[in-house]
Amino acid sequence: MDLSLPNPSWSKDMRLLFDQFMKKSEDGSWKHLPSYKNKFSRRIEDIKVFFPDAKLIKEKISQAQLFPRNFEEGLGFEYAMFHNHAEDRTVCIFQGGPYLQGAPGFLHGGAIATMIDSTLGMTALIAGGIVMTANLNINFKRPIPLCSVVVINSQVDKVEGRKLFLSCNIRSVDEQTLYSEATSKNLCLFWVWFSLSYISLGFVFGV
Ligand SMILES: CCCCCCCCCCCCCC(=O)SCCNC(=O)CCNC(=O)[C@H](O)C(C)(C)COP(=O)(O)OP(=O)(O)OC[C@H]1O[C@@H](n2cnc3c(N)ncnc32)[C@H](O)[C@@H]1OP(=O)(O)O
Repeated sequence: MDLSLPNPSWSKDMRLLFDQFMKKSEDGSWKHLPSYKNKFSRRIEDIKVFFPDAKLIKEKISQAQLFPRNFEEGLGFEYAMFHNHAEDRTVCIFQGGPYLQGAPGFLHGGAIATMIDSTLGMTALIAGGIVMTANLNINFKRPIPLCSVVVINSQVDKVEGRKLFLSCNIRSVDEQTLYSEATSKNLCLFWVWFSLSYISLGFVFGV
């Protein structure tokens, strides 16, 4: 089941943003990225080829879930991602639920980092195939109020061989408040670029 579609826990802002991006997607310039609890395309499963330690997962495969997708509706990470191929950027609309609290009334820094890593990772994945985050630097500028809606804007800044350099920022819905900024270096695990297949993969791939 695609968990990146509106559900009763979404606030008005979340629904409005979703509808705005779905409208933008009508001409094909933007694409909604579906998101599943534990469904990965075959190519993503290939990642185990690079990391034999993954055998542990084999035994636990039935329990394996995408981390941000294993909270009950509305209590954890409510989010939807949209990708703009021409601009090589991904936007994530995100509403962090009450189980993500750090300081009282605000999102935990690790929850913010999770959504930054997921959005940058997805951007890198679509641009360069199966990737792993090698380095992630985050500046937390302002605390994000719990249960508020924010917009994560991420893009590929530079590609050097297997290395993808990305950046993103997190802003309020009215874009007036800059909450966080981040940069990351992601390593493509395949030597040969499959960007075309990964563009399609990115669209069929759950985040
Ligand atoms: C991905 C699919 C996920 C599916 C879910 C989708 C959901 C959405 C997406 C969610 C996505 C979530 C994504 C996640 O959460 S991924 C989970 C978090 N990340 C990891 O666990 C990665 C662990 N690290 C590794 O596996 C290896 O170190 C990797 C694979 C990253 C590189 O090891 P590899 O043996 O391949 O490469 P190399 O060591 O020869 O280095 C090659 C070059 O890179 C440079 N370099 C290396 N490290 C760093 C560094 N730290 N800072 C700066 N530079 C670094 C290095 O200097 C060299 O440069 P040069 O000397 O060539 O110039």
